[in-house]
Amino acid sequence: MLSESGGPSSSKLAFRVHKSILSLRSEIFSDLFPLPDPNAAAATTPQTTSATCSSFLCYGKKYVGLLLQPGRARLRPVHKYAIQDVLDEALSRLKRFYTADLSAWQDPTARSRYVTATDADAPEAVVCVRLAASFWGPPKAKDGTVPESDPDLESPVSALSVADQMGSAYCEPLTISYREDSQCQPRSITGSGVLEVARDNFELYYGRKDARFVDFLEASTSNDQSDIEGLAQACERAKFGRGAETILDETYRKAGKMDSTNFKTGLDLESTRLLETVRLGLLPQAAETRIVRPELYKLNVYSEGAFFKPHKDTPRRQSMFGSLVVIFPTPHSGGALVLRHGDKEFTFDAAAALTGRTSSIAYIAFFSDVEHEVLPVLSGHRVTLTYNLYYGSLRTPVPPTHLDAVQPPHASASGVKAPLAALLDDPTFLPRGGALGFRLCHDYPFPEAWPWTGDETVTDPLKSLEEWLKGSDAALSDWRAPRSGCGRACRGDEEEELEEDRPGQGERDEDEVEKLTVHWITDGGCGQGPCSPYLTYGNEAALNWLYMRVCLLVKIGPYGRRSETGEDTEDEEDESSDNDDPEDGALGENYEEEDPDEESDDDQTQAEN
Ligand SMILES: O=C(O)CCC(=O)C(=O)O
Ligand SMILES: [Fe+2]
Repeated sequence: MLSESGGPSSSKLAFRVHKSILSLRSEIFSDLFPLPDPNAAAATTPQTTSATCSSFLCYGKKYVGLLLQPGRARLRPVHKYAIQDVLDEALSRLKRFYTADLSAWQDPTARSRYVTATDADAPEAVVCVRLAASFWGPPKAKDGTVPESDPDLESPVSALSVADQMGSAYCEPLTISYREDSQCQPRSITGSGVLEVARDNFELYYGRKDARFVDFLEASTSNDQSDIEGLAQACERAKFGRGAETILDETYRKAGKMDSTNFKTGLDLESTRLLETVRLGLLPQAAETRIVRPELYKLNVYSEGAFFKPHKDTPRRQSMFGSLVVIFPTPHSGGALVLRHGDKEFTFDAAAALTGRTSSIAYIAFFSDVEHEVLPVLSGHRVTLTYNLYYGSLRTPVPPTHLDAVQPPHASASGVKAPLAALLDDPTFLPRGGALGFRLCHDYPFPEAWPWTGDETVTDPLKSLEEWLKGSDAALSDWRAPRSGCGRACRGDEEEELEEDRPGQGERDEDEVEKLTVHWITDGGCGQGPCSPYLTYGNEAALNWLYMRVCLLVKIGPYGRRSETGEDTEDEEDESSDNDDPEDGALGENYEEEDPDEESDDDQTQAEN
């Protein structure tokens, strides 16, 4: 049943359609209705308007009229249900009617007679191109298989390149910016970028023998520019590519350059989140499926009078799509970067943008086919790092063949789960249920101030520990998860205090507290205290954190109903079952240890008061 709006109520019924038609039009529906059911007369679809329903029903080119002026509302369901031929048709029409030729676009008479779009319609057209183009997959071989592709050779086919073909009127703005007031999220994709970063990012070592050190942050406020002058002198004169040649022509490019093999920078693009900003800013459509791989290319020093006339950056591989330039806050003026693409021009004056800022770098990222030029530096030294930006892909990493990953065999989930499953499958093991105790394999850092104060505004470190468990401890926690509510971690040495100090618990009568016998699976048990009450190891003394032993207690049900908690078991007859709050029943807060010398015996392993 397809409804005009508002869901499948009969009053909104527009018309009925057989599900075989939906299946024929969209693989998504054919997957939904895999088996023919001769009795079925109608199928329910999500809310869909009658205008877009026609694209499900039409064949051949009958639907063309629908897409003469495709709008996002019309394309969205077609995109959603992956009706490939309609998408293809929409794309080819978009290309035809929204010309790729800017001069033709600017001449209304040269536009298609079908299209009355104005410049203001351009964003909508780009959205439509994206919707229509995003089902383009990799090229298929004749037998329908998708050939293995080299990520570096992968064509960056995306709506972005289609938008490029459509003319600069539809292109993304030339630059991205970063606004700190948006909590590290890019809010705008135009303008200049200045970013406050941690001190390490300003550090640089250069020289393969007798390395020297420069701190650009220090240089930004000091009158002594000798370190920067030293760096400038250590640079070679920058060449540039003309045709197949690399030439030195200081009438075209005058600057110092240092190859990335000759220096080490402290700038960390990941931690500054610059890379993420570039990814979201330059590749908005591909942001969720593409990663950006930066390759540090070179360092440049533009001293007074240095410049670089208009050029495009040399593509290094097909997957190279952009360049990122980071400008350090060394005192200088002039040296603005001017970008030109189509009829657009954008100037980024990093020196001006950095004025009055502390601990900041300036940056600009742009598509490398965009023409750009560095205007002459008027005073001081403009120091930059340049990165080539490549499309990466989100493939599952394949471990390099020449490296072995060393992993403890029991760290795998199956190594933990299989023996436990076998144990619980044994009818003679805790036949009426009980509690299993595990001393975790690893030790974990906990705040020195313990017992936990119960401050509800702060996460209980025992709870947050689950996120940080290592190796087989994580596998164990994963095994425990379906039994959630029937087990919890406790710190090794203070189980008594835990019981008293847990927040919101209040005073409890001793008799109300469930006591369980713990059957220890892994050695140690609780009650052995912190494993490191001293600070004599590790690379530095940390005063506020101690490694602690941690135990995990998991309540299991009787044989045949192992995943049940004790409350639901035969023990209900016991007084302990009065306590039906799972938190109150949480293990590890109050328990007795099983005597290791005693055989596990039904009666001894029961919950008991
Ligand atoms: O320094 C800049 O802003 C741009 C440098 C540049 O265009 C280049 O090195 O190719
Ligand atoms: Fe360049």
